[in-house]
Amino acid sequence: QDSKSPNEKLNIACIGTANRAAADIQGVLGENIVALVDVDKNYLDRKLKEIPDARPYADYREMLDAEKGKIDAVVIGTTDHHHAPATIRAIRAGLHVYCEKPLTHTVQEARIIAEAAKEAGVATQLGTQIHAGNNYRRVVEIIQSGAIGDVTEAHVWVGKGWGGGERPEKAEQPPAHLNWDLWLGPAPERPYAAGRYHPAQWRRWWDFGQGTLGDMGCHYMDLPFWALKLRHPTSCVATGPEVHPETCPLGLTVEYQFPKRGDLAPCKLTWYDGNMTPKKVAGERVPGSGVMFVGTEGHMFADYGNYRLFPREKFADFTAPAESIPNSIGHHAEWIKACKDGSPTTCNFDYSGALSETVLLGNVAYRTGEKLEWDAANLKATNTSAADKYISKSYRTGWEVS
Ligand SMILES: NC(=O)C1=CN([C@@H]2O[C@H](COP(=O)(O)OP(=O)(O)OC[C@H]3O[C@@H](n4cnc5c(N)ncnc54)[C@H](OP(=O)(O)O)[C@@H]3O)[C@@H](O)[C@H]2O)C=CC1
Ligand SMILES: O=C1CO[C@H](CO)[C@@H](O)[C@@H]1O
Repeated sequence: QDSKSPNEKLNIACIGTANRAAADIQGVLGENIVALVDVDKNYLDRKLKEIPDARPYADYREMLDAEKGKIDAVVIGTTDHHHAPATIRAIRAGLHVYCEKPLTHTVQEARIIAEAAKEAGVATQLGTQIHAGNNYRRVVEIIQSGAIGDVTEAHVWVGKGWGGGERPEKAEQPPAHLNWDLWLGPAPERPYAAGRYHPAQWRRWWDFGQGTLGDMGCHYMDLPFWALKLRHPTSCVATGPEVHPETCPLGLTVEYQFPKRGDLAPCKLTWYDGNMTPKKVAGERVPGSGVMFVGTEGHMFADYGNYRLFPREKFADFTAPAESIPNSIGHHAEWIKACKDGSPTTCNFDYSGALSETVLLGNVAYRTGEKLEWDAANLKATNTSAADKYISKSYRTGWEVS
């Protein structure tokens, strides 16, 4: 990629135009939006009214062929099962990529994407925009200052429940404005059913989403990943209801063990969601979602916008360390700048690839039903081959990721 001067606008194609994808388009609207892609013609037409000069497409594969040499970057705000097929094709075309979380739908895809991005040297950013806020910065500074001593446990919980349900018995005709075959993309064929997949509900289905862990894990586990410099766990075990072959659990807990990292103590990270979300963590009553760091000298609660140190009496006169992590210029803005001048982004696919792998590994452990002794270098559970079929997946012809 040629670097651009800060005043020269990027030519961007946006894949997905509604809901979160619309927010992502808003985030890059200062650049030239030259192409828009959506499988739903109503959504596409609505966005074209706002950006009439953009060239419309239903299929991002066609768009990437047709726009070769005319675009610098893509923004991907589709459902999770399309993240990797769209991202890998964009990276291999030499394009910069902003992609919604989780980076991919499988553990193996996250590794492929991170390696391809590194090789191509393109600017990347995962859609974990909370990372750009100030609170996570302050929490990272406090944890890394040693205020609560050596952190040996982190608890992360999210009270949503993206799971449950059975496949609808009735096959319905998709509405004329929705290209159902393209919506399915890499996933196995299945009949359309109104309100069951599109929009939003796809999160409940293994074929398209990864339940609450896949949906929210990257936002919340981002904080311990950053503060504790986590990367790959050495083991992972999950507890939940009996595994359903098609839909995700309504509640889950996952225990990850992370090894020593330089001077940092080994750390256990526990995830809880849905009906397994705790009311109390480390002895403190907690809100519906958040993070608790447990250290040798105290513990610390945090969420997107707040933090609190415990025991309260001990930290009553606590003074936070001097701010050392610069404020972000904005999550999308970081990426735009990186596309133009090669500066770093905070959630590039090296960092967020490892984060996404870890998040998705929790569901691999749950579906496998065994504790996984994890060899991250080789993407393999060393103690069982039962995990293999959940680490990667097969694709409908024409949508492969490799
Ligand atoms: N960072 C954040 O805070 C948030 C992130 N997200 C993430 O954003 C992504 C989208 O979620 P959400 O907006 O709820 O999903 P929706 O299903 O509501 O919308 C996804 C958008 O992408 C379109 N789309 C789907 N498949 C394709 C395709 N193959 N090609 C082009 N366009 C496509 C959709 O059209 P159609 O409706 O026809 O499928 C729609 O415009 C997810 O990865 C989710 O995890 C979501 C919410 C907030
Ligand atoms: O932050 C978010 C808000 O909620 C959505 C639905 O659970 C998530 O997908 C999203 O990442």
